[in-house]
Amino acid sequence: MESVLPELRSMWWESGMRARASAGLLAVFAELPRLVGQALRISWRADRTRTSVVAAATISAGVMAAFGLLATQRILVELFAGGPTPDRVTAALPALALLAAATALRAGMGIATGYAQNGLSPRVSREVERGLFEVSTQVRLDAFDEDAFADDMERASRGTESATGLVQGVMNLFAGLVSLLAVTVAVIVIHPLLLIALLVATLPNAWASLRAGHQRYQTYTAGSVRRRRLWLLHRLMAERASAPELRSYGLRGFLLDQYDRVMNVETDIQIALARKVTTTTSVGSMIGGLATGAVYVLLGILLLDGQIPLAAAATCVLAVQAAQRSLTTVTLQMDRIYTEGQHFGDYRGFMTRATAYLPRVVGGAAVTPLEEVAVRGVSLRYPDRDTPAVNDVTLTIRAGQTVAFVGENGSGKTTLAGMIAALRTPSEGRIEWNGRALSEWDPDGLRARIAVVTQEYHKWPFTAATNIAIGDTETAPQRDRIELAARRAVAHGMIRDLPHGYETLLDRTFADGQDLSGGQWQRITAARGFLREAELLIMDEPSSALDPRAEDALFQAIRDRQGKATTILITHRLANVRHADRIFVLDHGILTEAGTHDELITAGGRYADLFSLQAAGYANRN
Ligand SMILES: Nc1ncnc2c1ncn2[C@@H]1O[C@H](COP(=O)(O)OP(=O)(O)OP(=O)(O)O)[C@@H](O)[C@H]1O
Repeated sequence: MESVLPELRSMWWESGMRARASAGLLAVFAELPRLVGQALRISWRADRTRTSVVAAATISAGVMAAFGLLATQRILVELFAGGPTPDRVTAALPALALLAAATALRAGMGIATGYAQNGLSPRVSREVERGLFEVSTQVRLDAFDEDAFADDMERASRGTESATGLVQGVMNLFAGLVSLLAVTVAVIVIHPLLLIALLVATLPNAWASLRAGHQRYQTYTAGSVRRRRLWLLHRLMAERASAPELRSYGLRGFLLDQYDRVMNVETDIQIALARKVTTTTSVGSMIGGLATGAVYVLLGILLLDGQIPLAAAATCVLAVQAAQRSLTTVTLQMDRIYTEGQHFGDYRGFMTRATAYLPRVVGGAAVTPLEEVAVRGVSLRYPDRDTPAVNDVTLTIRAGQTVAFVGENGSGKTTLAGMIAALRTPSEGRIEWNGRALSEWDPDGLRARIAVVTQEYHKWPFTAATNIAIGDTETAPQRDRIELAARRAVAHGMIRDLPHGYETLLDRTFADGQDLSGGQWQRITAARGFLREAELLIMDEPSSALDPRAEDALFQAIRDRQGKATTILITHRLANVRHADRIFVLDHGILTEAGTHDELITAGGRYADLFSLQAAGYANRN
């Protein structure tokens, strides 16, 4: 097989890194104030007490650091003074006590900051994540038809994780800046000339580490295509979903070969980049080393010249070391804030854009029991599709009827049913419930009266009982109702045979979890639809995976509703729609035929063709 994986779309989780790699240092500085402001606002909203504790403790720790340096200088002055050693030590004792106190207090503040930050992170995370889920569970279904929306939401999820990183980054940056400031103040107090030494020692280092950070991000993004392909290959070779076909088609060699190609490709670029980064970091370290050397020379000159005392020079060496440490923190945190800030920007952007997709309803009339559903000149066009999926359809369904939508694949049956269930909004025309547009009724009231069993049902990772009970979350789950629904959907016996019966967890990813066959899952989803005894039940391909006996029993249960409740049935097994009160035939989104089975057979149209084709399949066994 001669094939190389095409490039995947760029991944949302890399956008922050990419932004940082292409941003110049000035851009990073320019964006910092806005990002810091955002971080402080989220932190304050999530937990005011802890935010205040972190701020107060960080400032106090900085003040203690300055005191510590001043005390150190005092100690050195006393120790370097003339006179017998015991006297000098005794003279240094008060300053020593002050240093011990400042160090202990600083450590205490560090502990307080640690505790407060640890408590703050989960709260920030919760605040941001909850906001996202509130929106993501509320947006209209058609939002998911937009390609950009799903991508946008994925990026926003990454953004929620970044919120804690952003807040932590800002707090660490703050701590770094405070201690840098403390060192500067202490140095100026000891001797103003020492400030020059401090600047010489720290500025080149700061530049070098910001540049090195930039290169690190560039290296990362240069490898991103390779990583994306590896990520895909990893999933294909290690996940459960692809495991059966991987074996049955013998894809092992093919995939391993793809892996080797991906691993080999781009190696040259990686090596070239690695060289570049090594050069920069080496130059950075050289500049840093030279600067530190220059400081010592400068201190020596000042000492010899009698400008500063020995104690001050020694303290300056300590101060330079402390300042360099703080500066490393500051530059690292600036990179981090910028990167996380881009992801958090995705989150904020999504939250703003998503408001356009929130349901527009305000209130709505209390829903009256179903008398009639009328579809009037309804069309729906999916984004980026030339032809409408449903094209100017008009039909009426009366309460108590069982109607069927039939037609070939892609003829618009599911789309039409989705609009009747108020899950999708027509692009043109309107759908009425008892003579009033769906949008004018209370949406919760409508939802309570309509049950939908979808073709692409979801396997919820809950127990069998819960998988049925979620068909009606308004009432407390009652075992007898669940069992009754399961019996109607021919699921009761099969659930009883599971290791823990109704309490069996239906997800293999959990300990003791079980998986079901396609047909067994379909029975469970049908039971979910029956549970609520909805006035309008929409069943989209409810029997495609059922064995003949289960299928027959399910359609018997659907027929039992006839005359009592309304059912819309979508199925390709035309034998099952013979009893429907009305059959609507769709072709390329257009309603082409409508009538009872007998009427449509007599008319000899598309339905009659499809029906006789299927019937012939059963009749001619050879
Ligand atoms: N979310 C979507 N985005 C874009 N196009 C879609 C989407 N869902 C369906 N379509 C397109 O709309 C048309 C109608 O699809 P629909 O699912 O309503 O058909 P159907 O009659 O239910 O088909 P089937 O018998 O295969 O279930 C098809 O051409 C399909 O490709």
